Amino acid sequence: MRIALAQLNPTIGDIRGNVAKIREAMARARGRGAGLIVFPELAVTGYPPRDLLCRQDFLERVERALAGDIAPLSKGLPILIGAPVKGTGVPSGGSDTAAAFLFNAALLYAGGKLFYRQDKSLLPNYDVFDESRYFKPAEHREAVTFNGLRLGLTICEDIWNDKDYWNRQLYEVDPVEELVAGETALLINISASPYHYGKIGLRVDMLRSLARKYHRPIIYVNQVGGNDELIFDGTSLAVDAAGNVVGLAASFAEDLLVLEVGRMGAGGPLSLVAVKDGRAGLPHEDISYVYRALVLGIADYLRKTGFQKALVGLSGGIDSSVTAALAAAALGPENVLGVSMPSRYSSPGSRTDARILAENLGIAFREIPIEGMFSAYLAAMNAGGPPRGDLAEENIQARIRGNILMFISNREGYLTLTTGNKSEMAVGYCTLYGDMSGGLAVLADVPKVMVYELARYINREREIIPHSVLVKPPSAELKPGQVDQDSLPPYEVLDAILQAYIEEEKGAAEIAARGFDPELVREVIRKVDRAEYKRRQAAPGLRVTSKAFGTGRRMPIAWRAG
Ligand SMILES: Nc1ncnc2c1ncn2[C@@H]1O[C@H](COP(=O)(O)OP(=O)(O)OC[C@H]2O[C@@H]([n+]3cccc(C(=O)O)c3)[C@H](O)[C@@H]2O)[C@@H](O)[C@H]1O
Ligand SMILES: Nc1ncnc2c1ncn2[C@@H]1O[C@H](COP(=O)(O)OP(=O)(O)OP(=O)(O)O)[C@@H](O)[C@H]1O
Ligand SMILES: NC(=O)CC[C@H](N)C(=O)O
Repeated sequence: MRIALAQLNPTIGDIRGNVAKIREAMARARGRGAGLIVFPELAVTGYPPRDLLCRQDFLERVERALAGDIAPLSKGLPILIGAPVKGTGVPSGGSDTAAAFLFNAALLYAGGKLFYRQDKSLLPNYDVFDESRYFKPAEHREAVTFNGLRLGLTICEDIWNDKDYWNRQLYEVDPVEELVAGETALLINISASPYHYGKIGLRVDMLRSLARKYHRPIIYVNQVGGNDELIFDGTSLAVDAAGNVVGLAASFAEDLLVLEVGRMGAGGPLSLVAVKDGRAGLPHEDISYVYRALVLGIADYLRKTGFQKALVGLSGGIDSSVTAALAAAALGPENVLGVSMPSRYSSPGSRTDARILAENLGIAFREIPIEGMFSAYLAAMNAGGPPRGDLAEENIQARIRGNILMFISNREGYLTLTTGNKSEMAVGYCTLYGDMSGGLAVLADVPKVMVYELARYINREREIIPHSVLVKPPSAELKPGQVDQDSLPPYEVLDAILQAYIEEEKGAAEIAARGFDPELVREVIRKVDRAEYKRRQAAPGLRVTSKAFGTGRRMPIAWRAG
């Protein structure tokens, strides 16, 4: 039997659009001789649908699509697909909400009807996941015989609990172990597994180890696409019983991978071979993956929210240069506008660099000096007296720029991209209603050191970001001669401390024990904690590390360590 892995990019809530994509993938799979097509977790709704799952009308639309579209489509080709399904009976916990009845299900349709349903057993509820808010876990797991093949169906998190791989178990149940004990010949996992740097390698390694442990081939079908801050890489794959990757779908793009599943002789082990375009070899994750993730994240955020074009304030600095380059790659240079807004503190070099960058990228460029507005503010705020040169005055420049960008956005329909990187967002080195004004924070999860890596990657073939931008000391240019390092430690040090505190969730003592000045560590932590109020008001940021600010890190604002 041929199995098609349909790596789709659904739009959350767009059930009609998602069904159209499903139909289209099925036509292609039929053309390639498939006897079963597999779609990702919650492919009908897109993942994560969040509180749409609490809406009765939404759940009814899902039901209608399953009964009216998916089931009839399975007359032509059997379908395995993820969707939320209402349960029956009394909800646990005494809740009377519809959500308490929901299961996150893998539905196998054949011949026009539902042939088998396996609900998700392990509901991730950490970091960006909050599935227990919506779903009940499956009570039973059982392999199903389909076309003479014993299939063990799992949904994303169900395969992430192997005690031998992790040296621990997060959940009591291990669905894979149970299904294999139930004589599963082929494990299939439908997923919505978001990307972060290093995740692809981890996933492939874990799947290979599971296949080897159980001597079973595994088919893994992941969602692709950007949904708000989450970016799904796809990278669906098939692993044979010896743990070899025998088929690999694209990363960061839709794909259809077809596999031939057969027996080596009657009663022999199952073999799995990619048909035609299955890419061989393992993905080697480097900075290009972060680049592609961000490009997809920008493109999908705009497409799915109905924007075509974006604008970026170009300071001649590294962050706005990298943001503009990513936007040009995502949207096409013709859909990106760079706006330079020099003030009395902008160096001539920065103004030239902004212009050259725009030329190199082929994006539109405007220069709107802010001196007149800045002077007017200073005069009005100081009642005609001399400026004080304090922080309030410095920040006015960032706020004038934010206003200008939002004005152009309002009038001309551009989405404003903010440029703050993770290191700055962490310590609050950004101005509320100033450079934080905008709709999407492209680099919010990219530490400053990684921003430089991205810049070098963007320049890999020719100089797009002027060399001078890469070598000049980072500066907010809000007062004469200001450089970031006046207020912050060197970014290499800052980023290492931030990674330990945010991604690894280490405490001050443990971080200092890595060789950092204990007072500096405490100061950085204080800044991070104190800046929570800013991040709560920030634009959503694209996630590319294992712990981003946003839904996966929920900290109180009004608290103190005591
Ligand atoms: N807990 C809390 N909850 C809610 N609001 C709170 C708050 N604490 C202060 N605030 C409010 O926040 C205000 C302070 O925040 P804010 O107005 O942003 O100003 P602030 O953080 O004081 O200043 C901005 C900092 O970012 C630096 N900067 C600015 C622009 C660009 C860059 C760059 O290189 O990218 C760096 C700049 O040099 C300065 O150090 C307070 O005046 C108060 O209104
Ligand atoms: N002169 C300017 N013209 C246009 N936009 C500006 C200007 N100065 C600052 N901005 C906008 O405000 C953002 C914050 O910039 P700032 O220079 O203060 O800090 P930064 O974090 O070092 O950023 P960058 O590396 O892009 O300079 C910039 O990325 C840019 O979008
Ligand atoms: N949708 C899910 O269950 C995702 C959880 C899983 N551990 C992952 O990130 O791949």
